[in-house]
Amino acid sequence: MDALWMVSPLLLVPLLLWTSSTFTFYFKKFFYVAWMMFLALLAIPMSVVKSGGRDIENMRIIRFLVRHVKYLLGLQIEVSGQEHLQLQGPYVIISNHQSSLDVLGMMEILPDRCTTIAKKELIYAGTVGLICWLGGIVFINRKKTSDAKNVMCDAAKTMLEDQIRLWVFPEGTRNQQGDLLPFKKGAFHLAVQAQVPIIPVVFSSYNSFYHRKEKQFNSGTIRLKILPKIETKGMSSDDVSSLADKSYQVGTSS
Ligand SMILES: CCCCCCCC/C=C\CCCCCCCC(=O)SCCNC(=O)CCNC(=O)[C@H](O)C(C)(C)COP(=O)(O)OP(=O)(O)OC[C@H]1O[C@@H](n2cnc3c(N)ncnc32)[C@H](O)[C@@H]1OP(=O)(O)O
Ligand SMILES: CCCCCCCCCCCCCC(=O)OC[C@@H](O)COP(=O)(O)O
Repeated sequence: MDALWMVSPLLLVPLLLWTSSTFTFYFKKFFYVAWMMFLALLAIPMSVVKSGGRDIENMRIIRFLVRHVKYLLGLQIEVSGQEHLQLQGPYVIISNHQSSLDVLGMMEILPDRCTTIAKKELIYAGTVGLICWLGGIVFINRKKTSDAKNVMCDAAKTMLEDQIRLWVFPEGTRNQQGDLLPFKKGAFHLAVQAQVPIIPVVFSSYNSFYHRKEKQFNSGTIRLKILPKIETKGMSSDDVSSLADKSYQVGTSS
């Protein structure tokens, strides 16, 4: 009996941990990474069986496998402007980039035959790196910008030859401040070189449910706003700066 009295307060420890929001924060973050690694592990053989290797069609598998993850984290995703994605042929999607959670919103609206541009370090992220490669993600070396530009010039050609859509984060890095960093030019050169429209997508700030400093990761809603296309037909490299400025205005005002 005495022993039981000793033990029972100890049983409260996991309960207290469970209810502590700091614990929830770390648990959700750990769970997210671990679950994505596991899903990637499932997606790798599925992709190899379906396409035999690196192929944009594998993005369908990734999209399908990722769509339930929001529920596991207590998140809802609301999309507006879905009709703006109903375009034939290739285009460039640009969006703000807050954190790795962006993948959830991305997979919610990812059109067919659409992949993304990412920093090359992502390829070393274990199973996630491998599935990114299998999904046709275009890797760039941000430290060697001349290489990055060459890769993106090639991507402009491939987009047209293979009827591919590309999602680019024009800020070029993550930014959780709820505003937009200055845009880099790559996404706009890409769209102009391929003469395809740009579709801006705005992710709402995660600050309503996620606070890195305060260690809070609550339930919440991610709002995705798909905006009308911006045409680039007839533009040349001289127009890239004004196109980037215009897109930045559109992004900050919505
Ligand atoms: C079931 C599976 C479960 C697992 C789940 C896994 C799911 C996976 C699926 C999906 C997840 C994916 C999630 C990915 C998330 C990752 C996101 C990232 O990694 S974001 C970082 C990388 N992306 C970028 O950085 C792009 C944006 N950056 C650019 O476009 C830059 O422009 C860049 C890198 C090409 C060059 O950067 P600069 O730092 O040199 O800056 P600048 O000012 O743009 O360029 C300098 C000069 O070069 C010209 N320039 C730039 N690009 C050019 C080009 N293509 N052609 C000609 N000139 C160009 C510019 O006009 C500028 O010249 P003038 O100042 O105007 O004279
Ligand atoms: C050991 C690695 C574990 C990897 C677990 C991955 C779980 C989720 C997969 C999402 C991939 C999204 C990657 C991402 O969002 O990368 C960040 C870069 O865009 C920009 O980063 P930086 O701040 O500019 O370096």
